[in-house]
Amino acid sequence: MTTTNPLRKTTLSYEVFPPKTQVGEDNLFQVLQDLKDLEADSISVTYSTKNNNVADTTTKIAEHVQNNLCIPAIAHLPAIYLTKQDVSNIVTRLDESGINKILALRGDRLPDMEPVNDFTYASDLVTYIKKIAPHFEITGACYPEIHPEAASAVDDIKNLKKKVDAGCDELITQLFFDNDIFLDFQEKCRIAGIDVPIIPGIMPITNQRQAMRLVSMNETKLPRKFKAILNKYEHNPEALREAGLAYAIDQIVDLVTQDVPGIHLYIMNRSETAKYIHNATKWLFRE
Ligand SMILES: NC(=O)C1=CN([C@@H]2O[C@H](COP(=O)(O)OP(=O)(O)OC[C@H]3O[C@@H](n4cnc5c(N)ncnc54)[C@H](O)[C@@H]3O)[C@@H](O)[C@H]2O)C=CC1
Ligand SMILES: Nc1nc(=O)c2c([nH]1)NC[C@@H]1CN(c3ccc(C(=O)N[C@@H](CCC(=O)O)C(=O)O)cc3)CN21
Repeated sequence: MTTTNPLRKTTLSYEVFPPKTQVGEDNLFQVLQDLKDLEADSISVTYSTKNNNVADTTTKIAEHVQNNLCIPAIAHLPAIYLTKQDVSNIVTRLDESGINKILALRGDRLPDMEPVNDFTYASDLVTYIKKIAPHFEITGACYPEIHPEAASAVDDIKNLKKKVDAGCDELITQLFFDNDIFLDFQEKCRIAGIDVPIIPGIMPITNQRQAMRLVSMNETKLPRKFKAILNKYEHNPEALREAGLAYAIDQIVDLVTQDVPGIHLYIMNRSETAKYIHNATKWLFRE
């Protein structure tokens, strides 16, 4: 079984996504093997709202992480297109596989698909999971730059408080490139009475196209230093990767010195990214 290292004071988790091709899947299994040596406290596996075959994707990968690698797995569960029965089936399967950690999400809307409406907000899903499987540990997502659909920052934080009160044990943030925005958000959450750990999600930018898709979808603010890297190394992938990793490492050093409870790394299925960051920051995670 898994054990916690008493010398560690800050948790480190990695996020991977189920690939669309067999080649991608073979690669992911190799990536997971590489992650085994990188002191992961957990590995989370995403679930795309476009995908309706969760058993063969998220669940299969999470089971491998939990039972073959013996690293606690977190299964993402966006419920916008799921019925209560779907959620109940997924939770039962996870439970049978020894997985009891879920990232409970509403998830992204698809332009051409009507929501099912069994779960309107992630808070409805949190309430439901707590009811059917109270022993599950539930993580919620949060958005330091305000959710694009929220009417205001105040509304968004009030909604986040409802989600936490429904039963979140911790929160993971959306990616951001300006630590001051995170620290300010964390303080506002504390003032609002949200007192669960808030784990910053950091995405090292090593590939411009992929990064820009997420940045535009989420309306992420790009600081001057970050924009300069993207502009200067637009046509130089090796330099972009080095500078992108340096930027992420700088964010992590700053956050850990501000005593964040953990770091969640969006590694986009690249073990070189995880190895590079782990090697550059591993002592920061120890007492
Ligand atoms: N780490 C990851 O893998 C993922 C992160 N995310 C991000 O996490 C963020 C938050 O997460 P979700 O779980 O998707 O949505 P959510 O249900 O927490 O929030 C969605 C919108 O509904 C509002 N809302 C939430 N609860 C409400 C309530 N009870 N009453 C009225 N309004 C309410 C929120 O203010 C927000 O505008 C999203 O911005 C998303 O981009 C989403 C998917 C995956
Ligand atoms: N709005 C939002 N939705 C998310 O699902 C999400 C966030 N934000 N922010 C943080 C992470 C990043 N996530 C990701 C990012 C990329 C892929 C992915 O599958 N990328 C593939 C296919 C992209 C596609 O065509 O849809 C890739 O090759 O980039 C999955 C999850 C999940 N998370």
